[in-house]
Formats: sequence, structure tokens, C-alpha cells
Amino acid sequence: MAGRNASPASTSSTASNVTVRTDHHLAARSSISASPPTSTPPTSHGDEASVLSDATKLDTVVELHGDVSTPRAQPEAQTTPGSAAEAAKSEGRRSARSTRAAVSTYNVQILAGTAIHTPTKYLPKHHENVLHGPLPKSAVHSLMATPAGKGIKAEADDSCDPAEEQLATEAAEAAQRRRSSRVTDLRKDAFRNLAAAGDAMAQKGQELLAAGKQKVQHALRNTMSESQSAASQHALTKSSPRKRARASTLPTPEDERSEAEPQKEFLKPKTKQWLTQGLYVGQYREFNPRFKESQNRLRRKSKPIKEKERDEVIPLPMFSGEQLLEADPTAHWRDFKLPFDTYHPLPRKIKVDGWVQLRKNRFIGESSALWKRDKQDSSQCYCSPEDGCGEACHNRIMSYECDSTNCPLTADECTNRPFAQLKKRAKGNRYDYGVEVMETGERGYGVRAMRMFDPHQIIVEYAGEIITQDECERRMKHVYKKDKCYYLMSFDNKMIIDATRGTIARFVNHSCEPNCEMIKWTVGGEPRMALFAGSRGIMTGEELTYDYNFDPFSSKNIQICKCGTESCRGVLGPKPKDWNRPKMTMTSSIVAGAKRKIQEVLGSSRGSSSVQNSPKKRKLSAIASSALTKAKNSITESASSQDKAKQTATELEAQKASRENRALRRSTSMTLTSRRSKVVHKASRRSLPVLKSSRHTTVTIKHKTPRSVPRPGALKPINKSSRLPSILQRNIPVSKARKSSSSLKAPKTPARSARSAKSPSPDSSPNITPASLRSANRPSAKKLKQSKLPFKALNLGSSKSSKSTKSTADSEPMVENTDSEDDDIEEEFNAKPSRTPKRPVTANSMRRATASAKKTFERSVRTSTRAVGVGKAGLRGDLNEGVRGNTIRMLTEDDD
Ligand SMILES: C[S@@+](CC[C@H](N)C(=O)[O-])C[C@H]1O[C@@H](n2cnc3c(N)ncnc32)[C@H](O)[C@@H]1O
Repeated sequence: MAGRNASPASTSSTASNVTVRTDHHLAARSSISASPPTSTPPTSHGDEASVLSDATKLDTVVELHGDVSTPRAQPEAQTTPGSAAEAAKSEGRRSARSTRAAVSTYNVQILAGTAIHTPTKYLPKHHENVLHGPLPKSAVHSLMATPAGKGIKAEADDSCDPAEEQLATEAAEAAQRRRSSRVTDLRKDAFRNLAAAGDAMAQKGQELLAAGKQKVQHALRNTMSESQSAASQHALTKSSPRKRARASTLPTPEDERSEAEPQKEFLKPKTKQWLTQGLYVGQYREFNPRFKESQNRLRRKSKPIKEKERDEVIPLPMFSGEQLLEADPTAHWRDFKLPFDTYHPLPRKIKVDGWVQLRKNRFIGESSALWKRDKQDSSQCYCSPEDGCGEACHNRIMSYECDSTNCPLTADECTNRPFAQLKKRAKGNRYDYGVEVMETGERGYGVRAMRMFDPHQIIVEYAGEIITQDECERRMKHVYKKDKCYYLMSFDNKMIIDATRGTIARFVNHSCEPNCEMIKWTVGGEPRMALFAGSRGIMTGEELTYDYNFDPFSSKNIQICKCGTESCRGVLGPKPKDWNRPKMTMTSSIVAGAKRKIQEVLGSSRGSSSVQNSPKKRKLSAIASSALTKAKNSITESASSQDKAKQTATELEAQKASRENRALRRSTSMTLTSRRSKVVHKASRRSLPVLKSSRHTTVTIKHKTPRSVPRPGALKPINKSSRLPSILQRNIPVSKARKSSSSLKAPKTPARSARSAKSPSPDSSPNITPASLRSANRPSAKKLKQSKLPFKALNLGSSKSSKSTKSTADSEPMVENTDSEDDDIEEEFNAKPSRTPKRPVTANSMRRATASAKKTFERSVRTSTRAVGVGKAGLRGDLNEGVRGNTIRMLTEDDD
């Protein structure tokens, strides 16, 4: 093996090296002309030599050694084994060795012609360069002579050993066989195959070339058309139609350029194609983004997909359900969302501080005892298994849970056992339970669904501590004083569920467009509260809300709603009527509240006695009366303080006026001209103290007092024919009335009492009239002493004539009128002067008149208050509406 693998040059025999060199040409010739070197099957150099030559190695070596210097001198010796044998014989040596060498080894495969994988060194090409030893002449000859066996025979003739002969024959045959059969076939096959492959390759190359050519042409055409169209477009925009036509037909320089550079265009890198619609572009779906999902769904339903469109594309998984459902119009379906465990918007579970979780109601204190007293009613259903306690179930309608005592169905058949269902669900995992606390931002904590809930399905129970109302009040006052959120819910039997310690339902927020409802159910004879899904059902991840129907009771407790829905009322609970109005002041809100209460009370008092007797009404009336009393007290206090202040001011004014009067008296003469007297009167009038308590005077002219029979001390109308009462019946403003009344408050004349005692005459007016003032001009008045009061008998002339009267009237400005109404009155007075004797106005008479007016007023006030029978606030309300009397009106305004 080692010899076979080793290169010929490395063979151990130096002689063989030499022979190689010498017989190179011959061997090459033989290999080319006759047979391939593979036909010689030596496994080693020595073997080959031995097989193909009769010369022994030793001989060869000897010969070689001898022939080193003259290699070509004895070529015969080298090539004719016969001669060698003869030489050996002649030398007297046995040719056993050479015989052995000739027989030596055989490559049986090669001999048999079965050696397919001939080593390269035996291939003809190899033999061209490297020879494995000289081929014996005879062998070469025999091989050259093609008919098999001929050469061999000749060789056999030369040989002396029949075994050798035979072997040589065999070898020649094998060589022949090999040359003629398999190797040649293989080579031919290989050549044939190669040729076929070459042909195929060439054909393919041609095809590719043709395709490439086509592509190039196509691309060229495209680019040309593009450039042409661009050019035509450009031309269209710029040129006239005719020009446009020409532009479209004639090649432009740009076209030419594009034609000239087709390769460049073609080599341009492709631009990326972006999706224009979205992830599922190319997927058929009837969807208009301008509409909502539900609207689109409706449209799709109304317009069924054409068969072709349906079959065009296999729907993506999320649409396949839709298509299937659309194929079946009877199928009811809802929007799809990913399961919560796949889509979980919150990364963590919320922990709420201070929340002690209870799973069911717990009675606190007296509530348990109170509860038992009021047993719940019972209900019974008569459903059949077919009904399954559906919508028509009596218990369901009454919000009673079915159980074995009130329902003939089994638990599996009955569908009206929500709390039992909830209990079962609560035993599962948190996704079965299906709710969790979330953070909402502005509204604090909230609750959201971790699964889908069917319409009207129970979600979670609102449970906590059941407390009495007293306990609730106590907790509100002392325990939850500083809290902002309350978890109290009005329950049954006047009890309250306080879920400060309770179920997760306590975190459910309010919404004006809720998706849930809080409903009371009776379960096993006991009331229980639970949150149920609304008619839409609940989607996974949706926040749960219900309408609190929050009753804030007072405006103080109104909470702003931040639910953010379209129909948000702005507040938790019902929207107040005056929600958008400006805020009331404290006083006005108190008064308005009191007014409302009074109206309620008055309304109830007007109603039937049964209503009045109801505890609620009684309570309300008590509240109203207490509120009224408070309001009354405050108003009275303020009024009295006002009065006091006015009184003080009046006194001061009076003092001032008297001083001025005195000064005036000193400076003016006793007899004044009419003009002068007018001035003086005006001056004196100005200095008169303004009687603030206008109600005194106004009350005196109240029409309740019979005019014909005046009561003692009562003021009476000046004149029947006078327009004064009718005028006064109008709503004279306080200021005006005050001015006009100041004249009425003038002190009585001393003569009045005597005259009235004798014969009460309509003429004898106790009022301060122009006439009475004129009477002050009488000489007797001079006798009167000057009092502290500003009124003093003024000497206005003694003439009693009508002229003088007129002049006096002209000059009589005792009542200084500034407005037209009072002017009217004055005119009337002037036109019809009283015939009563003129009496001087003294301090005493004035005092008396004031006192009597005061008394009358107080009496009338008492009467009117009694008639109404309520406090001032109520009085105001009623009076404003109904009574139009001047008195009351003024009283009211004065109080204000
Ligand atoms: C029963 S608790 C609800 C849970 C509460 N958010 C929390 O954090 O504990 C009721 C309180 O939540 C707040 N709230 C609930 N719904 C609201 C809403 N829509 N807008 C504003 N506040 C709301 C109010 O403060 C209310 O008093």
C-alpha cells in the first residue's frame, strides 16, 4: 500500500528511477496508442515491472547498474525479457527469481476489469507524465496488435514457462477486456454526459439571455412610455390641444434622452412600497372609518357581501368569525375583545390602604335585633323546566332569588339564582370572579371588569356592615368626620350598609351613563345588594359604574361629577334646577330655604289633615317654624337696632332744627308777605325733623278702619271727596310716603279734641293739613309758647278771605313735594281748602298726635300679623304675592 501511495519518484529502487527515465518515450507512446496505463495493474512499481517484463528486478538492477553511464547502449537487453532469460541461462543461473518476479502480484480487479475507480496514477493523462516502468516490448507489441491473444500468443511463444505464458495471456485478455468494455464505456458516458450538460447549459444560457433581453426591452418600453406620458402631461398643461397632440406623438428631447439611457433607468434602485391602509391591507372588509363599529356592522348586515368578494380572500382570523356570523343572519353576536389575561392594561395589582375586605354582610349593634323584627315577604314561582325561570319568572320579576323553597326547578334548570352563581364564581380564580380595583385619576379608585359579563348578569355583591341610622349618624359625626368618600348606602328596614369595611363594590364609581345597576334582591328571605350588568353587558377591561341617585340633601354636599359622559348632569345625583344660576348669598339662601319650608308647611296645612298628621310633614313644619323663628328674631333685632339709630338721629335733627328756627324767628318779622312766608315755611320745613317711622302714618290710612266711624285716636280721611285714599292705595315708595306722611304726623291741634268730642265733623280733620297749618296763622297762635318742637305758630297774615286763603295756600309749603304724586295731593288740597277753623300747631298737640298715631300703628300691625299667622319671612312671601295694601307693602319694605 505504501508503495502504491508513494509517488514514483520516491520508490525505493533507484534502478527503477533510472529506467523510468530511459523508457519514458516508449511508455508514453504505448499508453497513447494502445491501452491506458490503467490496463497495467501494478500495485507497486516493482509489481508492474514484474508483470509486464520478463526481466527480474535484480537483473534489471544489475543491468541498470551496468548501464548507468550508457543507458541507450543496450536497449535490447532491457526490453526483451527473453534475452535476459537466455542470458541468465547462459550464465548458468536459474531463472527462478525472475520467474517469481514475473508472476509476483496481480491486481485482480483490474485484471477482472471490475476496478471502476482507478487511481489517477493509472489514468492515461498521468501516464503521459509519469511512467511506472518500461513496458516490455512484447507486451507493448501485443497490446499494439489489437486482436486479443495475438500479441500474447507471440509473447507466449517467447516465454519458456507455460504458467507465465498463461498468465500473460490472461493479462492481455484482461487488458483487452478492460480497454474495450467498461472503462471505455464509462469514459464515453462521461463525455456524452458532459456534452449533454454543456448543451443544456448552453440552451439555458440562451434562454436566459433571451429572457433578459426581453426584460430589458420591456423596461425600456416602460421607461419610455413613462417619460413620454410625463412629457405629454407637461405639454398638456402648457400647450394648446393641438400642441398637446403633437407633443404626445413627437418624441421630445427628454424622451430621446430616456431612450438613450435605458440601462440607467433600469438600474435605478426600487423604491419601497408602503402599506397605504394598515396592517390588514388587502384584506377585504366592508368598513367605513367615518362610521362607528356598530354603524359599520349595521351597514354590512344591510348589504350582504357578494359571493365573489367573500371567496376572494380567506379572511384573517379576527374577521373569520364575523364572516361566519354574517353568513348566518340569525346569529346574535357582540364585539370581540382580547381576553383579559392576554390584554392586561395594568401592570400591577392595586392595594388600597385601610380597606378591610368583607365577603358578606355583618350586623353591627342593634341592627341584628331590629332586623329580625321585620321579616321579609316571600315569593313563589311556578316555572316549568322549559321556561327555566326566564323573563316571566315571578321571583325574577320581584327580584327574589329562586331556591329549593320557592322554585320547583332544580339548580341546573333554574336560571334565576344569581347569588348562588356568584358564590360559585367566587370560588374560582380571579378571572372567574372578574373584577379588580383600578385607579381612575380624578375620581379616586374605581372597579373594572376582568372578563365579559352578559346583560343583567350579577357582577359583585355590595356587602358591608349593616348599621342602624343612629349608628350611622354617630359614625358620620365622629368616625368619618374628616373623610371625603363615604361608602354608606341606604338599605332595607331603615338600615344602612356601611361598606367602609366591605366588598370591592364599594369602589364602584358614579356615572351619568352607567353600564351597571345596583339592585336589591331578596335571597333566602334576606335582602342583599348587588351590582348587575346593564342591558349592554360588560366588556373586558371596562370600568364599572352605576348611577348613585345621590341625594345631597343640602347644597353643601353637592359633588361635581367627573364621569365625562356626554349626558353628564354635572353633579352626582339629580341635577339641581338652579345649577347654572349664579350662587346665592348666605342670607338669601337662608331666606329662600325658609321660604320654601314655609310654603311646604302652608301647602300641607292647606291640604288634608291626614297629610298634616304625617310624621314627615310634622317634622318639616317643626323645622320650618324653628327656621322662621330664627329668621324673625334676626330681622327683629336688626329692625330694632335700625330704629334706635333712627331715633337718635331724629333727636339730633330736632335739636338742630329748633336751634335754627329760633334763630330764624329772631331774624324775621312777625308779619311776612306771602312770598316771604313761603320762603320761611320752606326753610322751616327743611329744618323739620324727618319722621323716619313712616309706617306709623301709613297705617293710619289703612282702609280697614271704617271711615264713617273713626275710632278714638284713629286718623281719618281728610275728605270723602278727596282723592287721597285712592292715591295712597297705590304703591307709593317709602321715600315719597315718608315725605307725604310727615305732614300727617303733624301734631294735633288743641281744638281738635274738643270739637271732635262735641260733634265729629268731617271737616274737623285731625290731620296735619294745609288748613290746620293755616290756622297756625291765627293771632291766638301768637300766645303759644315756643316749644322744643320745630313747629311754631307762624304769623302768616290775618286775612280770612278766600284771597288770603289762596295766598296762604300758595305760600303753604308745609309739605315739600318733589314728586308729581305729592304735587297732585297738594293741588287737591289747595283747590279744596278745608273749612275747619284754623288752629295753631303746638308742641303738645304734635306730641299727642304722634302718640296716637304710634298706638294706631302698633294695633294695626298686631292685627295684620295675627291675620297672616306666620313669621316675617312668611309674611313677606305671602304679602308680596297677594296683599297689595300700601300698609303691608311699606311694612315689608321697612323691615327690609
Ligand atoms: C363609593 S365611593 C367610590 C370610590 C371612590 N372613588 C374611592 O376612591 O374610594 C364614592 C366617592 O367617589 C367619588 N366619585 C365617584 N364617582 C364620581 C364621579 N363620577 N365624579 C366625581 N367623583 C366621583 C366621590 O368622591 C364619591 O363620594
